[in-house]
Amino acid sequence: MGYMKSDARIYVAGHRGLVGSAIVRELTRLGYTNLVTRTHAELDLLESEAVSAFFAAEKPDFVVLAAAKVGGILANNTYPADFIRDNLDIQNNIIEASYTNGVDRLLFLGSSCIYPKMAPQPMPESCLLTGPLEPTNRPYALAKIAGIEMCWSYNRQYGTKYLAAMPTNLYGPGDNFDLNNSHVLPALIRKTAVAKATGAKELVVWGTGTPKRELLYSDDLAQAVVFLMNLDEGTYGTLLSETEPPLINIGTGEDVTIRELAETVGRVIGFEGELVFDTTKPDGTPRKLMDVTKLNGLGWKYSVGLEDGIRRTWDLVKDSLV
Ligand SMILES: NC(=O)C1=CN([C@@H]2O[C@H](COP(=O)(O)OP(=O)(O)OC[C@H]3O[C@@H](n4cnc5c(N)ncnc54)[C@H](OP(=O)(O)O)[C@@H]3O)[C@@H](O)[C@H]2O)C=CC1
Ligand SMILES: C[C@H]1O[C@H](OP(=O)(O)OP(=O)(O)OC[C@H]2O[C@@H](n3cnc4c(=O)[nH]c(N)nc43)[C@H](O)[C@@H]2O)[C@@H](O)[C@@H](O)C1=O
Repeated sequence: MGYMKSDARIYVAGHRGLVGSAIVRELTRLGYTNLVTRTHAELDLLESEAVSAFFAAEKPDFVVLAAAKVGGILANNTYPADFIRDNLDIQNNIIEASYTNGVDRLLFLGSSCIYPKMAPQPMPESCLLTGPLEPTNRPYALAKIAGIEMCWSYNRQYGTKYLAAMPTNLYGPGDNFDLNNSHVLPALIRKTAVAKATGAKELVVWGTGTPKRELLYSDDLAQAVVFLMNLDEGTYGTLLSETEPPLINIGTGEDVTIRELAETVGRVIGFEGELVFDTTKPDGTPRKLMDVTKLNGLGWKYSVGLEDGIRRTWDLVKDSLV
C-alpha cells in the first residue's frame, strides 16, 4: 500500500475487461475494500449525463480508466468510426467528470500504437507526435493521443494530477478470444486449440509473420498500474511536468516475431502442424517495442515471461475455448 489508503474510493472503469478485471484482482489482493464498479449495462460511458450523475453520486477519490473500444488489427481496420468516436466519448466523459468531482489521481490507459509507425526502437515517450501513424489503427491512436492531451491540458489549466500510461500489447485470462476481432495472442491460442482438437495439419497465421510484438501479461500490467497510482507525491509529481505530456510506457522491453509467437503457442498447447501465412491480411506496424527506462527507473519491472504467461492463460481458458 502507498499513496492510496486501503479504504480509498477507487473507480475502475471497464472492470470486466482484460485489463480492468486484472486491476480489480490486484487491488483486492492488496486489501483495497472500497472499489466502485459499474457494468456497461448499468452505466453506458458514452452517455455524458449518466457519467456526470454517477460521479456526483459516487465521488471516487481515484480513477483507473480501463474502459474503451478495443480490438485487434482487423477490428480497428473494419470499424474505424466506432474506434475514434467511442474512445473519444468515453475518455472525454470520464476525464471531465473526474475534474468536476475532484478526483485526486486518474490513470488513463492508452496504447503503444500512439507512437509513429517508423519510431526509433525501442520507443521512448519523447517520440510522441514525431511522425506518421500506422494506418490500420490511426483512428484509435488519435483518440488515445487526444486522451493524453486531455490529461496534460487539465493538469496545466486546472491543476489536476492525471497520468497517461501506455501499455504494450496485453494478454491474459478474460481476454477477447473472438477469431476476427481479437488481438493476435488470444486469436492464436484459440486457433491452435481448435487445430489440435480437430487434428488439423496447418494453422493459418495472418500476415507475413515477420512483424514483431512485445507482450505483457495482464496481471503484470495491473501491478504496474497500481504501483504508479501509489507513488509518493514527490515521485508522482516528477511524471507531471509543465513541458512534457504526463506519459509513461508500460512493457517488458522485449519482443518476438509473430512467427515466434505462433511457435510458442504451439509448444504450450502441443500443436505440431505447420504454420501457414495468410498475406492477404495486414501486418500492421513492423515493430513497436517500448522503451521502459522511465518505468524501470521508478523501480518497476515485469515478472511473468512470455511462455509462462501463455501457459498460465492457457491453463485458465482451455476448457472454454474449443
Ligand atoms: N488489450 C490490449 O492488448 C491493450 C489494451 N490497452 C488499453 O487497455 C484498456 C483496456 O483494454 P482491454 O481490457 O484490453 O479491453 P476490453 O475490451 O477487454 O475491456 C474494455 C471494457 O470497457 C467496457 N466498455 C467499453 N465501452 C463501454 C461503454 N460505452 N460503457 C461502459 N463500458 C464500456 C467493456 O464492456 P463491454 O465489453 O460490456 O462493452 C469492457 O469491459 C483500453 O484503454 C485499451 O486501450 C492498451 C494496450 C494494449
Ligand atoms: C494493442 C494493439 O493492437 C492492435 O495492433 P496490432 O498489434 O497490430 O494488432 P494485433 O494483435 O491484432 O496483430 C498483431 C500482428 O499479429 C498478426 N496476426 C497473425 N495472426 C493473427 C490473428 O489470428 N489475429 C490477429 N488479430 N492478428 C494476427 C497481425 O497480422 C499483426 O501483424 C491495434 O488494436 C492497436 O491499436 C493496439 O493498440
